[in-house]
Amino acid sequence: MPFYHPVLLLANQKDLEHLRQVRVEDGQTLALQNNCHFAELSAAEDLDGVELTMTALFRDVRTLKSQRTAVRQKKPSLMHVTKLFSSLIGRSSSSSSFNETDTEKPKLKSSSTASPLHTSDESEIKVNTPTEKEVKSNKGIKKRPSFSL
Ligand SMILES: Nc1nc2c(ncn2[C@@H]2O[C@H](COP(=O)(O)OP(=O)(O)OP(=O)(O)O)[C@@H](O)[C@H]2O)c(=O)[nH]1
Repeated sequence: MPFYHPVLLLANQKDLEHLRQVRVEDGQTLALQNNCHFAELSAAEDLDGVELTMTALFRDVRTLKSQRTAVRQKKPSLMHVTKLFSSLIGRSSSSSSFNETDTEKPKLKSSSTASPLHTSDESEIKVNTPTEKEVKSNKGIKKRPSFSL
């Protein structure tokens, strides 16, 4: 998945309006074309503006970073849940419709350190496993949670 990196097109010396060579609209258009933020400020006369603009950019970076971390953490758990559901309905995990690449595969712990959910020992899985009859009649299976990648 290509990641978006926040970029700021920042024009300085806004106080020197009489010497302006680039129109505001041209700066905005350029920023739009390059999918980046745009701001004009005066480092000489508006220190608060500099701080606000930089803070907004850093906030954007931090938000994107936490979103990426969330995506990375979500993939392994999605795999675990998929395996769990596959074992509940008696399908082998190899029949999963997820397109796994090597880089997307979660790093499973060794069996000695694995948490209960990661083991193949069903007695340790803390879920209500439906009986075969319930599976056939579709009872006892809770609504499948929805995921967004
Ligand atoms: N009026 C005005 N002058 C500014 C502003 N920002 C910087 N300057 C002046 O512009 C000149 C260039 O500033 P620099 O910070 O050296 O700019 P620079 O692009 O980093 O220049 P180099 O270090 O030579 O690459 C200096 O004389 C600054 O005082 C501003 O917002 N308004």
